[in-house]
Amino acid sequence: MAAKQKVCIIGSGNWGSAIAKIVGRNAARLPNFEDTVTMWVFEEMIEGKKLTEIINETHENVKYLPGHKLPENVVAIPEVVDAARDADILIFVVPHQFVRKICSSLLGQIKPTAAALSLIKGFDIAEGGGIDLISHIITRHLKIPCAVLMGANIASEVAEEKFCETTIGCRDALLAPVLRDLIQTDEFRVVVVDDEDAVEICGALKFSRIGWGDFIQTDEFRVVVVDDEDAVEICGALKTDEFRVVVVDDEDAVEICGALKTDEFRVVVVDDEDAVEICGALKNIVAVGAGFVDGLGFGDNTKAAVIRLGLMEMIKFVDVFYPGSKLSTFFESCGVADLITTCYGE
Ligand SMILES: NC(=O)c1ccc[n+]([C@@H]2O[C@H](COP(=O)([O-])OP(=O)(O)OC[C@H]3O[C@@H](n4cnc5c(N)ncnc54)[C@H](O)[C@@H]3O)[C@@H](O)[C@H]2O)c1
Ligand SMILES: O=P(O)(O)OC[C@H](O)CO
Repeated sequence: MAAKQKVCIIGSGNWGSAIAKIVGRNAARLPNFEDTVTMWVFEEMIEGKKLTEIINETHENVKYLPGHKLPENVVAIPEVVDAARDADILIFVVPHQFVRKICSSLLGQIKPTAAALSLIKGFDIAEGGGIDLISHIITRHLKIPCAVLMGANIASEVAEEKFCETTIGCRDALLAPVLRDLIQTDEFRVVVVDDEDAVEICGALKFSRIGWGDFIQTDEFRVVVVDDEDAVEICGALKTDEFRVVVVDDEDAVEICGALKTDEFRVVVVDDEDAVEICGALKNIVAVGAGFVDGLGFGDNTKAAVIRLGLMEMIKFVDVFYPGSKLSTFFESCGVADLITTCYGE
């Protein structure tokens, strides 16, 4: 029998604690994982007591996820090397600014065969300029592969076991089901979608490989027409100074998300790691724009336009800087759903 896999969660904030609930339960339930899940906790004093001690005694992260019990097999550890040393799967879930320092501490101290899964949203600044994906930083520093998990996943709602979906980006076909199983419970369901099972939902989009050459811009309003021949005529009729017309053709309908029905949580695994991760970072920029729209009292139509344009720019960004991604990835939870959640969430 293959050795059981040990899991370590690096981070214990709001999202780290919510995911610890799930991962702890799964590790205890599934035969291919070690029962004990270590969780690195950045030590803090809470009313004179160490947070690690509080978590290990009460099984509650009273600071970052109060009101939720963590499974008893989740063990809080204050030293990151102690938590991660024997782990086969390292789940990174800290604010992005701490990743490099954590990786420096872990260098040479972890199993060379370990694999990482990053739940961290955001970019870092690359040495020499430009941006660095967090998963790339982890891979480069620790010399291990790093998959990503992103989605419309507000931690408190996941902890409350309300239905939601998430997307795992993983290129390794052997690792993908292991990660999926680790995340799946009765409440937090995993669905792996391949192309055959994909369901047409937004089949009206095709950007000749995300090309934007067909923009015909006017002033404040946009019409998207998605049927070739009629499109020209319809555009001609609708286009005014207040309207913006975008023509896209519809030959290759885009495959969008899986239609596999489950309970409260859905995980879709795709092999588009970079695009998944970039969505998690860029949606926050669009959300700032959506917030401006709210603050300026411009109304829901304008906000919807900002969100749509923002999504298009996210797609364009990935196409330019990380070419080869699939358009369908943007219609997974990591893309459009997280964008909506972040732009409309309170
Ligand atoms: N909260 C959510 O709903 C949510 C959902 C999806 C993804 N995320 C992403 O997960 C990541 C973690 O977010 P979060 O909401 O769990 O964070 P959080 O704000 O709840 O917690 C911050 C964490 O940082 C730790 N910390 C503080 N100082 C530190 C230091 N010097 N070094 C290392 N750690 C330190 C704290 O102990 C705490 O565990 C982020 O990238 C976030 O974008 C969050
Ligand atoms: O605010 P962020 O970037 O941590 O993301 C929060 C989640 O995306 C909500 O879905």
